[in-house]
Amino acid sequence: MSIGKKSETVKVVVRCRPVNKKEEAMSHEKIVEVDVKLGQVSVRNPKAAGTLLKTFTFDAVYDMLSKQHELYDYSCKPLIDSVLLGFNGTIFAYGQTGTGKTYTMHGLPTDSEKQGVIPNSFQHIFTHISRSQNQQYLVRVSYLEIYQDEIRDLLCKDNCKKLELKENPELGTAVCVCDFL
Ligand SMILES: Nc1ncnc2c1ncn2[C@@H]1O[C@H](COP(=O)(O)OP(=O)(O)OP(=O)(O)O)[C@@H](O)[C@H]1O
Repeated sequence: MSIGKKSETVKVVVRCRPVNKKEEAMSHEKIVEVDVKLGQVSVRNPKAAGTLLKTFTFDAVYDMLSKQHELYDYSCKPLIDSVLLGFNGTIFAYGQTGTGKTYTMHGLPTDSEKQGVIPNSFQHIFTHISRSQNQQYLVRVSYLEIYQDEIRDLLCKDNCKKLELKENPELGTAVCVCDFL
């Protein structure tokens, strides 16, 4: 997850999800240890009696018991606060399949304890707007999926727009609406 902040341009945080039932049933072992205070993740080698292989340090780490609101309050809220002051910001989740990106970003939006970064950000932004006076805000949302080199607009019912990713030397990577079906 990369997060712009006043003091630092990029923050990298790591979240380790709990071992799931399928992994337990297959007797997979946990090979990472998370030190929340030091912001470190240590990787052990299960084939060599758990010998420590390497320790990595991040801006913050979240262990298997971490709550959605802890990650939001510490690692995302400052960025949204700066966006509300007019700065640009990006939060993105990166990781192997099944590691918890969707859970962290989306979560279970119908359960306030388990809602993820996206619903928590929306709540934060719209609460701020509803309390502000003499200030106008424009909020725009897009929700795109890139899968196997194809891009789709997830807010467009029945995939009604044909989108393409284009590289432009001046604009960088841009999403183009090519055609209406
Ligand atoms: N922090 C967590 N606490 C409890 N369960 C979690 C946590 N993170 C992930 N899970 C569970 O682990 C499973 C995989 O998570 P998720 O679907 O978020 O992975 P993903 O990285 O988005 O996968 P993919 O790249 O394949 O879409 C889900 O069942 C999810 O509920």
